[in-house]
Amino acid sequence: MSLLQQIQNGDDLKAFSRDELPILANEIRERIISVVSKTGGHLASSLGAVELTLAIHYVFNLPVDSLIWDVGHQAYAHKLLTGRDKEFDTLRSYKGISGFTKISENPCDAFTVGHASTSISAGLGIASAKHLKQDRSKVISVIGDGSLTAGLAYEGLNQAGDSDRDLIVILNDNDMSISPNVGAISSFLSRKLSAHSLQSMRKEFGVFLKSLPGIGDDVYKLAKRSEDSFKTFVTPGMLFEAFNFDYFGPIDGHRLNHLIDILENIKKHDEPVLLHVITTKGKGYPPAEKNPVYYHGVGAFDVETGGSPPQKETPAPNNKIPSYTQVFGSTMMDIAAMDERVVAITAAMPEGTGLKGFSEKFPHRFFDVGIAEQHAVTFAGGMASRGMRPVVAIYSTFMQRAYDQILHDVCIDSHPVIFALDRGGIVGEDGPTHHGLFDYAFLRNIPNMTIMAPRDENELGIMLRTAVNHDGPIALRYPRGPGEGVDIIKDAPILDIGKGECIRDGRDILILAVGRVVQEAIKAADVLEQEGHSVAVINARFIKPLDRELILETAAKTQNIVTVEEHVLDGGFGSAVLELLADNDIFHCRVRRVGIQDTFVEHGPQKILRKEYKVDAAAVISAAKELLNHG
Ligand SMILES: Cc1ncc(C[n+]2csc(CCOP(=O)(O)OP(=O)(O)O)c2C)c(N)n1
Ligand SMILES: CC(=O)[C@@H](O)[C@H](O)COP(=O)(O)O
Ligand SMILES: [Mg+2]
Repeated sequence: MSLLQQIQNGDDLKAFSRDELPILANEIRERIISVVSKTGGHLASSLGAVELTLAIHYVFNLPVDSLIWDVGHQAYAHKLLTGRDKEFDTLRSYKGISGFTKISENPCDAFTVGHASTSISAGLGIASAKHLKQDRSKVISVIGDGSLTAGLAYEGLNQAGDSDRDLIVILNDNDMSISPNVGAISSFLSRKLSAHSLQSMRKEFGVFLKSLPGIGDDVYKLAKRSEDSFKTFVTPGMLFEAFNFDYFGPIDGHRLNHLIDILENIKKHDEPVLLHVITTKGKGYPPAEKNPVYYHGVGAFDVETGGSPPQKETPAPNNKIPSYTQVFGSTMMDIAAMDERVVAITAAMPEGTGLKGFSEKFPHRFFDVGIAEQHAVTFAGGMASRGMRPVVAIYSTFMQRAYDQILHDVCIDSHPVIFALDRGGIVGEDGPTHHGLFDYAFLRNIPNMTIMAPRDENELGIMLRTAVNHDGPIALRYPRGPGEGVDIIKDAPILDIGKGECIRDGRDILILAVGRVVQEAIKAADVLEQEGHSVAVINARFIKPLDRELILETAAKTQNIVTVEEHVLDGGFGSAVLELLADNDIFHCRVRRVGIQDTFVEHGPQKILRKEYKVDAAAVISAAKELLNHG
């Protein structure tokens, strides 16, 4: 039996000698590589955090001590050490274990995470609650250097530093976000002097001071006493000391004994402490060390060859159908070549949003602001206020945290910002923290906002060109994954704002759909027509403003309406249609809304989830038949 198989909980781990820990680290790495090569997942981040995870679990007593991982994508070793080795093969699969930490999954998962930069605030909240309950157990928040580019992290540091609460923050600094990290903080962190260079500087400086005639010895003694503040000055410690944290580091985050010793020491503190560790993203698997960007979030791969990383924007040979993201990225480059006003903004996700190509072709019109979605939106508002056409490419789920910036800094003055909401709808294995199922609702209620969703990748290109030519805030939301396999017509005319498309006419029932689910509506209509029904299908194209004329005109000809969206029902597209019908006294129609009920969607393959949560063709047919059979 391997060492890993002997571990059910922290006590089992503590029974091992320190000499056994490197062996265990290798077993953990092998297990992670083997499983992720089959399931896909966040390989590089988890490989980089193996020794740090082992040291934390070795020194602290989980779940009594609380460990919060930032994002949680680097927590595979944590899962393996907390009794989930047997289930680990189900990582991110339907009904399997989550790809992030999740309170409901395991008592050692102190907080449910997935969105970046929450660990310090959550850790401080837990530490403050423990303090009020006279609970002296420890709280450890582990945050990456990328996640430290978000303002939320500083809001947490700011309060923590003024609170005297017993909080340990560990900065896992691998100089990488998903892409190489960006921003002044990142370069400040990279400014660290190595322990060796500090040592030799210290020695030379000491010799020089002692050589000063008459005063040498006194000055040397004074310098010795102030050495710590000197060290803080030349290392990133200055930043964290300013937040009133006791700073330790930077230390090698792969040296287990050193990590354990320093954590044992830090454990004795009862005020805010920050330990800065330096790690290598992808550590222990050469293809991931060499290409941590590709192996940040990877699909299944061949462990031996490592797999040649296909670029996300260009269709890989075996992916004949370009993804929505790839079409977005290539259309952006076409538009930018014709329109100098167009700039692209990403929040630390150039590859995921398809903007890598744009960044290489138009480096001066590309802005990676780091994990800082609120800032990205207000930054775009500023640019738009001076005549630019900023395209802010942020996943739907991550845009949720920039709601006020959209309202306050863009829509009040109707600045022409284009919101490219990728990963709209069910995203799949990333699960409830990542599905983009709320964007119609949180955008629809904002005056001056326009919202579109394309039926396929060709319409995405048309909508993007429409958006750039629109003089106001406009959002287009599109799904994760391959397009529908339609031809891309690059010179197709742009759309009239608020105008939908009548795909087919019919009298028995009207199916009103928006976004990718228009394909599900068409499939459902085909089945219903084979059963003798006359079915109208409308591609609404716009969630706001609705095509009032087309919808009311078509509703007048039928008594049954089904609306379809890959979005929560409350406040979504179907709600907007109900409001339109009611506001126009259209009461002769019976309406069924197909969409996500009032629940969070779990993780798993998109196809399975679309079926389970009833946003596929079968659900449309069932809703239609309920109305048609009602007589
Ligand atoms: C609010 C938010 N924006 C973007 C992301 C996507 N994302 C996940 S991990 C990551 C990079 C995190 O970098 P770092 O914290 O340094 O962790 P590492 O992967 O380097 O271990 C990003 C941008 C996210 N999860 N949450
Ligand atoms: C952990 C995280 O938030 C990102 O890595 C996210 O998983 C990327 O999602 P995609 O794989 O859809 O780009
Ligand atoms: Mg990092």
